[in-house]
Amino acid sequence: HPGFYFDWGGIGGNGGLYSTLFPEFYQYSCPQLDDIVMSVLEKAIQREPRMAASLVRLHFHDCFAQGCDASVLLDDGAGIVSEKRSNPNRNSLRGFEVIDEIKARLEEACPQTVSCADILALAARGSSVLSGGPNWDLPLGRRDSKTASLSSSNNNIPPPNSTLQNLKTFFGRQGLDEVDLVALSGSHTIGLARCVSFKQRLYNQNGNNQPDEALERNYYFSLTSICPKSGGDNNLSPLDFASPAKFDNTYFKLLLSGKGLLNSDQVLLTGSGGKTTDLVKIYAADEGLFFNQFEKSMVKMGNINPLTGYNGEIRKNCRRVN
Ligand code: HEM
Ligand SMILES: [Ca+2]
Repeated sequence: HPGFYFDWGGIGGNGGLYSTLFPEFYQYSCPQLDDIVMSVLEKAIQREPRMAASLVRLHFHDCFAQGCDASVLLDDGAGIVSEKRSNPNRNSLRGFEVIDEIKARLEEACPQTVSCADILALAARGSSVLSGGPNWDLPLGRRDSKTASLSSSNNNIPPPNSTLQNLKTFFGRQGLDEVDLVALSGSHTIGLARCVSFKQRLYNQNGNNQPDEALERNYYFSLTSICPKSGGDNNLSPLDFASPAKFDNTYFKLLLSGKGLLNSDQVLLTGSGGKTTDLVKIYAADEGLFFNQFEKSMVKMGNINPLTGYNGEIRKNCRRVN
């Protein structure tokens, strides 16, 4: 009966017949994996709490460009134009040194075994846990790409001034729906953004030299002092100013009072379409429901187009192909 095979396909915890990722992938080949990842993360996040946010974002920017294949980690080199130069990544994406450190420790303990793509997924999960967020069973077994795609990074990662319709289109292209969109945007419960990422909302939201009317007034004034009309592009502001280092549901509560930092945050509540508005309210009211969906949506995002089997390679150094 074919149903039998479909059931087997679920061994990865998600995803049916063609899902070959599964949580125990390194159980015998690298039993120290979790301990090594967590010990490097603990130090890095203790040193700088923001690093947790940066590592969650790194996994996202990898998965949305050419799939979860560590393409984002490749530096410029023979035949490689690094994704680090793309508009969403340039002067913004960070955490590469922490990934390097995890990889170096793993190469000592279990040489040429653990992929950089899996390290990104593990670092994202560990960063959630160490910031007070949820933990989940993480399917593993991704392999690393031999290529990068600057154009995929430029074209598939949504910009911060996106409308709700744009956001749904970007996520839909990756097989993610509006439930995933709202839950994953909840990552903005931690971390910071540059002034240039939200300046348009403060000074010229609709080409009329006026601020976004969805912005609460006092919040708007405090943002203008961090982010002047001209200059200051690299000044930083928390995405969730109430608890920027704690993974919680405050992000959604702030959206309800007009205190979302990015346009792409606020439109989850205000954009027309209904469903995302309801989800923001639900997650603001119930952190448990948010955490539950976040776990599922992170697994789903982590399953975007992985390389498995004989495809790709296990890089020795995450910054270059072997
Ligand atoms: C829904 C569409 C999204 C848009 C438009 C967006 C946009 C942005 C922007 C513009 C920044 C600030 C970058 C800077 O100014 O340097 C940012 C930061 C961040 N994003 Fe997103 N993002 C989105 C979804 C996501 C998703 C799905 C995740 C993770 C699953 C994520 C995780 C983060 C984190 C953790 C930060 C803070 C990073 C840090 O402090 O280093 N974002 N995002
Ligand atoms: Ca990628």
